[in-house]
Amino acid sequence: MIAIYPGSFDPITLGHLDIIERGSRLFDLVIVAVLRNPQKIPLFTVQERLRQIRLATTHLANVEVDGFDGLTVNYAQKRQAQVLLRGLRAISDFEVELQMAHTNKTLSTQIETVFLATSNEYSFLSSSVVKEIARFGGSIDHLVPQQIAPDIYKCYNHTHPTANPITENIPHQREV
Ligand SMILES: Nc1ncnc2c1ncn2[C@@H]1O[C@H](COP(=O)(O)OP(=O)(O)OP(=O)(O)O)[C@@H](O)[C@H]1O
Ligand SMILES: CC(C)(COP(=O)(O)O)[C@@H](O)C(=O)NCCC(=O)NCCS
Ligand SMILES: [Mg+2]
Repeated sequence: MIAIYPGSFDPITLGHLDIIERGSRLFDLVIVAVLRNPQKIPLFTVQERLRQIRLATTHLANVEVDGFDGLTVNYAQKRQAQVLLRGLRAISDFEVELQMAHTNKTLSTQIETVFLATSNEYSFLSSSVVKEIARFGGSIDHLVPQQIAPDIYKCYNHTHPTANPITENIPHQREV
C-alpha cells in the first residue's frame, strides 16, 4: 500500500521524521509530498525543502520525496496511493485535520486518511516553533534532523547559538 505524507515541511522537524519513519514501517512506500503553495511565504523554497527531506531520509529505502501542485487527492490518485498520512499533536490539530480528512473524502471516496499520534517527545514540536527559536538565536539542534540544522542557522545569519550569539540584526523574514 502506498501512502502520501503531504505538507509544508518548512522546514522538516524531528516530529515529521518520526511520522515518516513510523509510516515507512506500516506502508510499502511513503511519498513525502511538499505542496507548492503560492499563498504561503515560506522560509525555504520547495527545492530546498525537497533536498532537506531527502538528506534526512536517506536511511529509509521505501521513502520518496516529491513536490506537488493542486489538490492532494489528485496527486494521490496520480501516484496510485490509497492513503493520506497525517500526524496529530493536539486537539487543535484534530479540528483542522478532521475537516481536511472529511473534505478529501468528498473529493475521493477511494482515499483514506490515516493519522499517527505524535510521539510524546515531539508533541510540542512544529516548523513554526523551530523558526521562532532560530530567529531569536536559540539552539534548534535537538529539534531538526542534524543534516539540516546548518541550513536553518544560515537563514538567520548565525552558524550556531554558542558560536555566534544573538545580535540585533537577525532578519525577521528571509527573501525567497
Ligand atoms: N511533532 C509532530 N508530531 C506529529 N505530527 C506532526 C508533528 N509536526 C507536524 N506534524 C504533522 O505533519 C503534517 C505536516 O505538517 P506541517 O508541515 O504543517 O508541519 P508543522 O510543524 O505543523 O508546521 P507549521 O508550524 O508551519 O504549521 C501535519 O499532519 C502535522 O500534523
Ligand atoms: C498541504 C496540506 C496537506 C496542508 O499541509 P500543512 O499541514 O503543512 O499546512 C493541505 O493544505 C492540502 O492538502 N492542500 C492542497 C489543496 C487541497 O487538496 N485542499 C483540499 C483539502 S483541505
Ligand atoms: Mg502545521
